[in-house]
Amino acid sequence: MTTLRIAGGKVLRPDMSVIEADVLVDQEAGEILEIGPDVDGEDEYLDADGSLVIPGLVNGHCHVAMTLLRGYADDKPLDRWLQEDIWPTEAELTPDDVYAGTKLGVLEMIKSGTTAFGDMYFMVPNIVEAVEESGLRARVGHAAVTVAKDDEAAEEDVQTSVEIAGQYDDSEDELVSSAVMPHSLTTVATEYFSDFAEGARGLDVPLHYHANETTGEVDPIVDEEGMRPLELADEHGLLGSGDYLAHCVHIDETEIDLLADSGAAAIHCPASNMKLASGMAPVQEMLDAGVTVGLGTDGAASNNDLDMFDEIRDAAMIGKLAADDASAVDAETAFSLATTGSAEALGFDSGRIEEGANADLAVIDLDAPRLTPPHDLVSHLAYAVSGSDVRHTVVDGEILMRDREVLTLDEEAVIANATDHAASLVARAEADD
Ligand SMILES: CSC[C@H]1O[C@@H](n2cnc3c(O)ncnc32)[C@H](O)[C@@H]1O
Ligand SMILES: [Zn+2]
Repeated sequence: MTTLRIAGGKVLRPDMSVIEADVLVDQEAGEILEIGPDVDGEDEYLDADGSLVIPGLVNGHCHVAMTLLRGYADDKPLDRWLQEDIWPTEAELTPDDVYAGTKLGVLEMIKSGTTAFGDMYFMVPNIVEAVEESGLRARVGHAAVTVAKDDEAAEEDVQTSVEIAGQYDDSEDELVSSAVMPHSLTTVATEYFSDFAEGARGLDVPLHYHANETTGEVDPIVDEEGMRPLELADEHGLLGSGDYLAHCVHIDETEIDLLADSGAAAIHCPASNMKLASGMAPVQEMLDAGVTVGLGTDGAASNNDLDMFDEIRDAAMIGKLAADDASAVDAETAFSLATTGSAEALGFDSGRIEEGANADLAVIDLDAPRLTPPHDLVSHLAYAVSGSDVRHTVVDGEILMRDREVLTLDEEAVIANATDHAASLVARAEADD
């Protein structure tokens, strides 16, 4: 057994208490072995003096390769943003673009303390190649869209989503797992719902889709089907334990109960919901009803970064506004959304510093003016820490970043390559205009 010792700092425990302790990791098992003062054993060492060891953050919903479209189209609502700017440009994406954009995204995540993420996109093999090089943990999938396609193309897209899920199916040792991913309840025709449900249940993998993001998406379902979108999803077998739904902004009490009863999780994406003016998700209500709620950035084109510390703060702020209650989505709750919440939603044994859990950790440098004085470190994690305060990042016991140097990726080369790919992608899209 080889071990990693993270020593000399403070450690955030699952009950949100902060203790002075070392963390010992079994690198072969990729698990936390021991937490305590002066633990024994050390093949590798990380200094945590003046720092706080926290569970790595889990980005529950992302389109990682969309980093190439960061800042390309802002200040529009979802529908116009997708139809006028994003989808025409995505039509020009090549596998190499997706690889370059994913590399940029995983670099940004490692640098801001994210250790695992859930991704939904296309050209999944190119995404997986970049993720595996980075050392991050991820659940990935191919999002199928069937509307505005002929039957053959629609069926092929549905099949691809199921096949990709089978190809990257869960395996004990793998950092990459998968899910079956209909894009949303409006961009996939109802006649295909059972194919997704049967595909996912047959493979024993989750379903992941966008749900109830805008009123423009909810109202047509209510008008045409005479029921709420999550009732429709439930009726077609798309709501089960282990499934996770992005957004859940416009959901009513019946739908909240459906989530709680089925065990399906919601992934809250506050920055994207604010930027696209989609609305405010009832996060505190969902939590009070017993729904598992995780946190995600959505793509970098609607956020516009992948820093989960921003997301935690946004979740706390908008959670209070949505509930009209300053005590709603408090600091501990907001931080839990990004750790235990997202980890549970994605089916990862991560998000907490506990013996036996995945050794997915981030170490925060507390020596910054914005983190002074240290009255309450959980308050700082929710309201004051920024991704740039992350000093070390560890996934599965492997050090991905030491003292802000990313060890698995060549930072300069990744940025240069993504810049080139973004420029030629946009040039191609604009030439077609
Ligand atoms: C077909 S791959 C995934 C697809 O989703 C698009 N997308 C990005 N952000 C959102 C969002 O907030 N709601 C719905 N769809 C979104 C992305 O551009 C890809 O085309
Ligand atoms: Zn999304």
